[in-house]
Amino acid sequence: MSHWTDLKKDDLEKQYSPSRWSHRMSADDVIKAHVKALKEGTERARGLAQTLLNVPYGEGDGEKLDVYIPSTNSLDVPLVIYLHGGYWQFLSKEDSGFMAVPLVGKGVVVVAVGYDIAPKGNMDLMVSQVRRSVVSVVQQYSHISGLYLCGHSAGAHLAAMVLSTDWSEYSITPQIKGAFLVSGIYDLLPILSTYVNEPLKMTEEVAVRNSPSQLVPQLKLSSSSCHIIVAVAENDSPEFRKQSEEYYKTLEASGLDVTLEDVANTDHFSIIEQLVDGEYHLTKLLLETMGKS
Ligand SMILES: N[C@@H](CC(=O)c1ccccc1NC=O)C(=O)O
Repeated sequence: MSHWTDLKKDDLEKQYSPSRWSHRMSADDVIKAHVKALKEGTERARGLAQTLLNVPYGEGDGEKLDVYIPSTNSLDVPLVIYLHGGYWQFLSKEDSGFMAVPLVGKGVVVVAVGYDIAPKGNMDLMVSQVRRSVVSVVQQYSHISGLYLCGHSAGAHLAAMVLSTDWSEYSITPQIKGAFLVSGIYDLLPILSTYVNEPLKMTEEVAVRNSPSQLVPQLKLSSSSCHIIVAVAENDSPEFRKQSEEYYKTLEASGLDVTLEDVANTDHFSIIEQLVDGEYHLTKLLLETMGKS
């Protein structure tokens, strides 16, 4: 496959249009079904778990998170923070509690983080918000047995930025035990000239300083003991698959504890939607990683 700089604008935009690569449905239908599945899953989770909704983690209106709490007497309670996807311009924490359905029953706390998507928010703000949300969760829940991160698509990018944080400017240094990066984007330069950047309005400088692929030395300093799972869908576009493969290889080459999971029979959307199901491969892997299988 040619390098992204050799692709014509139309081809590059197709590579970065996940809905056009699903084998299940048309582009419009797969997005509609995605939003519906996430909303329904989140409704189910809110019925099953005890919840704390709209907990502030900062001063801003958008700086709120939802907590899904298991009923358990165990002292071994891991917590997973979920960062939603949607190209930094769609979705919200209201669509992001679905993975609590199988996890709260196993004694795991799930936190769905809200952040200011574009055009209200810009890339620097979103990265700052998710970093501060993690600090706030650690401060609130100091008794948990382990902190884990999971992000999908743009949320996997934000999760990788959390792992790459220089925490010296923050009040504490979170110890993240594991991170699930699902169908993410780790190099923002290819999307600069595409429709994805229209609401984001990133300059090249902004894209470079917010690209996890450029921050691996910092990740190695901050997250050397984190087990990182880079997961990608079998039917993600070749460019998306390459983003995951290259980020995985760079992490591996710097000696990090990283696994590449190529998830069979999934596309960009089903790879995360299925986390509502306790029998799904990635759900089981998450539970195993957290010692809760
Ligand atoms: N234009 C994008 C849209 C997209 O990625 C998306 C749209 C709505 C909700 C979520 C989305 N993406 C990933 O979660 C696409 O082709 O799929």
